[in-house]
Amino acid sequence: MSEQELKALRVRIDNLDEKVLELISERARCAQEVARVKMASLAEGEVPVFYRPEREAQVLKRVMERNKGPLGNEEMARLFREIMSSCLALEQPLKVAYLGPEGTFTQAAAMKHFGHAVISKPMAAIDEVFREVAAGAVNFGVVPVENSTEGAVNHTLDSFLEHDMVICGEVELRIHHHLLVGENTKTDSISRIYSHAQSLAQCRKWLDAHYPNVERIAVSSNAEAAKRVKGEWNSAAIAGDMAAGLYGLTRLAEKIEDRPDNSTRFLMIGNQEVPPTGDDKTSIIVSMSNRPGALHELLVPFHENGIDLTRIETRPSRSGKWTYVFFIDFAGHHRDPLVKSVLEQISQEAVALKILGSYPKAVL
Ligand SMILES: C=C(O[C@@H]1C=C(C(=O)O)C=C[C@H]1O)C(=O)O
Repeated sequence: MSEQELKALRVRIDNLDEKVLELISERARCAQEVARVKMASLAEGEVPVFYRPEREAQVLKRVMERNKGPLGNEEMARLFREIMSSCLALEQPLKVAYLGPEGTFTQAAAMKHFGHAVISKPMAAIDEVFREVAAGAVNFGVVPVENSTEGAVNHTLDSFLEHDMVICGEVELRIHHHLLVGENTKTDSISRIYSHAQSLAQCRKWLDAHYPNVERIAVSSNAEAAKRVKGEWNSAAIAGDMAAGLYGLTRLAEKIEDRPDNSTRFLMIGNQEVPPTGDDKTSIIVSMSNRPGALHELLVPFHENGIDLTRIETRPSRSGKWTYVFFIDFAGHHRDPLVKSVLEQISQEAVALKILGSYPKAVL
């Protein structure tokens, strides 16, 4: 390519950037207008709701449907995710608590869902995220709920039994783990590997094959593991890209998770009910009396009404020995007539039924 061609293309890009800039600014001014309209139409004592997850899901879907490339749908939606995040911040910057410290996958999930224009607050434990939301100190919380290799995150499920929370969104994140070392690590003398118990489990086979005799030490998070390694010469950490970057560690081995499709699903928790989008999911907790056929009775209405169950998890109920609660996720919104009638049928058989929330299926 000649210098001249290159120059001409750069002039074209500069001109396009000017147009993109003007259009983004116009969009941002529109969002400011939306905020004005929302404020003006408030009833007395009513608090304005600026963040509308159902609307955001629709915007992203529309972008993906209309995208003609060459950028991929996910890439394009990611750009729009950030534009919306900044526009919303003009209306009201969201405060989001997540399972910290900084550099965790939960933080990455929070950014993927809300974009980067939020005020984010790392919390030391899952239960603290719930408490922070319950106390009204933040608008939303982000917690991990299940991993495709290791299954349920029990701390999260149990926290739902203790707090009244509304689930308002979900996000899935591909989880890649690396073996990380610091500047001073003697890589041939590694005698301990730190990570979160879930991550150690997700890399069990790789560790058995490559570091069979090295002590594996479970710590409170991957980011905490990375932080410890920074100051030690004989240890390594298993953590992701964010933690590696944050603590200045280098990758001794990359993508060491046993399953290449290793993914974690995260939930956004808050106090805001989300209206239907037409492509939603609902999460409920049900407790049944301890009698033969109880689980069958619980599942039949879903089957008979053709409702797609996406997940069922059992946990001890905490209100009696050997009694259980079921966490169930299924396709649909609790305001859909079909879902409504299924929930009515279940509540006739159940000891207790609690709707945790209906929310748009993850778009990104
Ligand atoms: C602009 C609005 O407010 C917020 C910002 C959005 C956007 O930038 O597209 C979408 C939904 C809301 O979270 C709106 O409600 O339409």
